[in-house]
Amino acid sequence: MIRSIINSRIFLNGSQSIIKTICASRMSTEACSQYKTLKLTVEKPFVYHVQLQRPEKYNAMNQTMWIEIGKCFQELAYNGDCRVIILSGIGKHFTTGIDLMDASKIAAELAEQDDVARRCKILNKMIHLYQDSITSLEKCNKPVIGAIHGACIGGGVDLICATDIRYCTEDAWFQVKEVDIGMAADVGTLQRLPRIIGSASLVNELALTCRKLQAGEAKESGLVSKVFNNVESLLQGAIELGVVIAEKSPVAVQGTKRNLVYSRDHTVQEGLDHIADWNQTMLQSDDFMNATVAQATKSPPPTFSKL
Ligand SMILES: CC/C=C\C=C\CC(=O)SCCNC(=O)CCNC(=O)[C@H](O)C(C)(C)COP(=O)(O)OP(=O)(O)OC[C@H]1O[C@@H](n2cnc3c(N)ncnc32)[C@H](O)[C@@H]1OP(=O)(O)O
Repeated sequence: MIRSIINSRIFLNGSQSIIKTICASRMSTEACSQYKTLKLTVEKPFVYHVQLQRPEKYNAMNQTMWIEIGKCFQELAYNGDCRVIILSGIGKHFTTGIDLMDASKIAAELAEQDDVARRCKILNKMIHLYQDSITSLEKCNKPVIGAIHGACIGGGVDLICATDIRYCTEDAWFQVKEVDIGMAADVGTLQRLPRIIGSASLVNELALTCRKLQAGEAKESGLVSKVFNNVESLLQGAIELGVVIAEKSPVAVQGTKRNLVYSRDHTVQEGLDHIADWNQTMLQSDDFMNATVAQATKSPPPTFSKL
């Protein structure tokens, strides 16, 4: 039994190193940093920081930003140097949501089409592109820590609802703003916010009235788990949290995120079946053995190889 586990590990190690070589050449950090609307930095070993970077427009999300968010989180998902990601905004506000000027360009594109089916096709493509951008945070198995200051409006709420942990400053405010611009939110808030905030009444109130939710109420309702005095202490707190997570087994951390997300959307039994399938593989990883031995012998936590 033990021999067969060791043999299968030798086989797996061989194929893993080939895959790692391919990924390392295709998914380098340099490749990740080529963004116009995002700034990507490494704060501490394994702790990456994605910043929305259109401060002159309060980080309004133009089409380039929607596309780059998707690309960035897809790349980080396969970057073994990255174990945890902080998401924040540069400048006065986290983000004021969709770029309203960009949105009006779509209207011009639609106006060129006489037929409803052709117009629908354009809108369908755009909505799915923007949905996929937000969902890329959730599909990325590395935990994402949202660090929010100032305004977080419309598309910003969609974005932070796809993060795993949310911290904010005491001046932060959140606004599900879509109804005020004449639309029903369509890229995640209506699906994810009710699963974050326990009170359906509060979610409905926020989505239907577009009123601002201030930091204190955001904490009280469970939208954020910690409130900081200012941006500096917010980012310091987010980085400290990132370091704690990054020191743990990436097999365990990524498996935990994956299964939390899966279980949110499935029955308890389906979630249990999923984790059983997952762990029948992952319990054979070196991380499990090394971490268990360290705990049992009260040794310092082991270092884990990249994943
Ligand atoms: C498929 C669809 C997917 C997603 C849909 C999402 C829906 C949404 O996101 S709804 C939310 C849309 N956003 C808004 O309604 C907020 C708009 N902004 C504001 O109301 C204000 O900027 C403010 C946040 C109240 C701040 O006001 P103020 O301090 O007076 O600053 P401004 O002068 O207004 O802004 C400075 C500068 O930034 C530009 N800007 C800010 N937000 C946006 C935006 N969302 N889109 C485009 N541009 C924005 C603003 O125009 C100014 O630029 P200048 O070049 O200096 O004029």
